[in-house]
Amino acid sequence: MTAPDKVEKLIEVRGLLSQFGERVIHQDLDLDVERGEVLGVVGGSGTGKTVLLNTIIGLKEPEGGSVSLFGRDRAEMTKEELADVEKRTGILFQQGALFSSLSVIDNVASPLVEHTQLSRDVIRELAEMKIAMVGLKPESHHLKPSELSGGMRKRVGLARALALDPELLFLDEPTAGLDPIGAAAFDDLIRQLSDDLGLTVFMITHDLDSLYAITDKVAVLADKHVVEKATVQELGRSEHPWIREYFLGPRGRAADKAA
Ligand SMILES: Nc1ncnc2c1ncn2[C@@H]1O[C@H](COP(=O)(O)OP(=O)(O)OP(=O)(O)O)[C@@H](O)[C@H]1O
Repeated sequence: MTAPDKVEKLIEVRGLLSQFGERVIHQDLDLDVERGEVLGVVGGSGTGKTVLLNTIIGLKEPEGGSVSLFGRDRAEMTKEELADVEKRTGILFQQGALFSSLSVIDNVASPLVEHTQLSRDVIRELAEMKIAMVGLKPESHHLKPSELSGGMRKRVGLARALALDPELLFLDEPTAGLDPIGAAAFDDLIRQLSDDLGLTVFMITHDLDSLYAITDKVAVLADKHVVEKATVQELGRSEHPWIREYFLGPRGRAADKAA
């Protein structure tokens, strides 16, 4: 009998302490995300989901504990290693964070211009491929963000996040602001991309339908740390009061039924 392959952890957070002044947001927070996993991150408003994302991607320094990415402790990485992590990571911020003065294609091309030495023609071709991958037509290439619908803007943000073929994708409330049909289509797209490309996904969401539709596991933030990480079905049997209210309340039951 062969031993099972060792699970590769792309994200390892240990004993995280996050503070703003005296205010403690995270204390003793541990979280592992395995390669290929689609993880949903939920928690009440202000529990520190975005602060956790920002700490993992290096926008915020932790006050204590450690964050490892691709098996290396962020605090001990060299400049080159940090640049390597940046290249292997895609991020879709809540508002899409597109450059308003750039066209769709130039927005998607921007990480390739910044991080590679490829020729303009190759960059253009790669950007066109990513735009097609997220389901946008070539007619969109020359539009400016202000000329796009909310759903299209999210897709352009996703195409840009995928520009460098990342292994790890961070999504901050990707379906917020989309109508239910647009949100369901975006969920399908994320699940399909993660299946096809073997992406590991860290997704903050308030959207119960997304949790049921696309996540492998869900991490719940409460009481300043991750109180449980499990499948949505397992969380439905949790004793934790916030989790019970969230998953077993009317909206949770409706999402469960629809899944
Ligand atoms: N730069 C900052 N300075 C001071 N406090 C901050 C800062 N950023 C976040 N906070 C505080 O940290 C707490 C957690 O914020 P965060 O945005 O991570 O919550 P969240 O769980 O993502 O909430 P929501 O679901 O409402 O988006 C909040 O109380 C917020 O006010």
